[in-house]
Amino acid sequence: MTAASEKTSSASASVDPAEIAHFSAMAATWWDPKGPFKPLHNLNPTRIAFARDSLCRHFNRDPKDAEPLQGLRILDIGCGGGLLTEPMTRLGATMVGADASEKNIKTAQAHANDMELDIDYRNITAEELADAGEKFDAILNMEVIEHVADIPSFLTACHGLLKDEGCMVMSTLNRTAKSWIMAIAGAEYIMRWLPKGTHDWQKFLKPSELSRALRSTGFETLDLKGMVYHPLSGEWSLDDHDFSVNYLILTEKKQDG
Ligand SMILES: C[S@@+](CC[C@H](N)C(=O)[O-])C[C@H]1O[C@@H](n2cnc3c(N)ncnc32)[C@H](O)[C@@H]1O
Ligand SMILES: [Mg+2]
Repeated sequence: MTAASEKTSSASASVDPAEIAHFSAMAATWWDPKGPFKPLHNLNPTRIAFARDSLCRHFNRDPKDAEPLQGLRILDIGCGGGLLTEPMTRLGATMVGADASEKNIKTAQAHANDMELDIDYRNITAEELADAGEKFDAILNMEVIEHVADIPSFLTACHGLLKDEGCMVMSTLNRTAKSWIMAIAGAEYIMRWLPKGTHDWQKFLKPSELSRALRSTGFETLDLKGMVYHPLSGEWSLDDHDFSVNYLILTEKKQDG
């Protein structure tokens, strides 16, 4: 089946059909740790730790509990194959995974079935979910914003999807000379971790630009951390000062939006 013949949720301003086709074409490979999503698999322990600890702090939970996110309804927007939706489910959260690509959702659903995890996966965009009146305690918005067509529309939908004082965890790529070398030249051309054209450097946002866009949508940034790659170990770690390539933001919905 070609990407064009696939049912894609593309009626929303945030959807860039070329981006969705790109991810749909790779949909079978989400769970291959050595495939095109290897960088996301490698990043997973670090970004899961940030999401878990941020959510536990925000909702006054003990991160050492086996299922500290019990009772929280969380949206994983742009969930892809569910690489984060599954671990958040294991931490006790009631997860909804939403993606504009139907193929991604099929892969995510099949994998969750194999893992015997109960996850509500939907082929839907942020705007469509917001229009349906859905509400969540928190949103995971990981590695998506650099792939959306209309950032204000996307963030406004996320704001509407949160309960008052709900929070959103985001990760994305900075727009620096180093991020061009690492994410475009390094990851796509030299290491060939990702297919060429996966990222458009010009669409990357600096943390200050993302914070400004969030503030003007009714969010307040609570935390900012870098994720730093260690080539010798192949591992990543959180960093308080180095945001030059990958970074994470914790942001809270202000009541008056
Ligand atoms: C790089 S992947 C990230 C997947 C997942 N969040 C992760 O980090 O493992 C970006 C995903 O966002 C989805 N996407 C892009 N624009 C979207 C939109 N407007 N609404 C919903 N999903 C979208 C794509 O289909 C793709 O699966
Ligand atoms: Mg990306």
